[in-house]
Amino acid sequence: MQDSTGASISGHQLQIQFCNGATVFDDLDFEIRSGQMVAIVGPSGCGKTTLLRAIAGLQDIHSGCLRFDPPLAQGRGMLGYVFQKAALMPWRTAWRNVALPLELIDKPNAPRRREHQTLASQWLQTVGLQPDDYQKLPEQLSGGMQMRVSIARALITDPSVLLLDEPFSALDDLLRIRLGLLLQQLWMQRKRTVVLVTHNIQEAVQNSQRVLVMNHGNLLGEVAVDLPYPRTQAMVGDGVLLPYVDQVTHMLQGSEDE
Ligand SMILES: Nc1ncnc2c1ncn2[C@@H]1O[C@H](COP(=O)(O)OP(=O)(O)OP(=O)(O)O)[C@@H](O)[C@H]1O
Repeated sequence: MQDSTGASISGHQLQIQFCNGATVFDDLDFEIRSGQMVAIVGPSGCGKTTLLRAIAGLQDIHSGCLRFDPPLAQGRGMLGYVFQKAALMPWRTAWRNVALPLELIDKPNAPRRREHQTLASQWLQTVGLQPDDYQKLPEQLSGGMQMRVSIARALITDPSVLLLDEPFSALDDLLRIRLGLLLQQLWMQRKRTVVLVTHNIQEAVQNSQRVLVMNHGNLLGEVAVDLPYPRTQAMVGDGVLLPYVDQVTHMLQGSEDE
């Protein structure tokens, strides 16, 4: 494991326009510091995914600037992206799905392939799959297991920035909390920069140090969540998250009332 923490990410006067002329962001500024765990919340259509895609380089920026510090080396898997759907290759086993980013970076000869496979097994173990599951195809895995594989695939290159777009939205509440805890553990061990997009305010508060609140392409403000990690299931039951959830909710309600 590398000693460094994640890269910081900053956006200055970002404007994003689609081909049809629609503008999502006009003059957006934000800053995510190195090694932070940050959530972005907001109602459907406010621009969360577009911002995440822009950070990942999947969405063109019309004007303004987006910076990583230190800059991310191209083509080395420095940025991991977890999609809303697990998006696994259906013909590849769990194991080979996880190894895929390494194969793309580093066309494997036989010894390298063995290294990739070892690393993929280690990651599958880290995210909680049993060895019997490694050789299964995605269709033979539950939704939660598929998402675990997807997280392992995003982390196998040891990215300095991990972006997650509503990764748990298709899962039941219990699994959502469990996978949130897994994400927290991984973050505590590695201290990479993590950006979690969600429309679930409790999930945002439970997992992040800062919740950035968006509506209509604007950042309304942020709520700092100064609770210790790990944020366990018991904490959710104790209601300690509630004051933070209320702050975010009020911020969003205020923007709708204006
Ligand atoms: N390729 C595109 N062309 C035109 N408009 C787009 C395109 N992609 C997204 N939009 C519009 O940009 C706005 C923001 O979309 P985005 O998907 O970022 O929102 P979101 O907050 O992630 O929503 P959700 O929570 O439903 O996923 C929406 O109004 C959407 O219709």
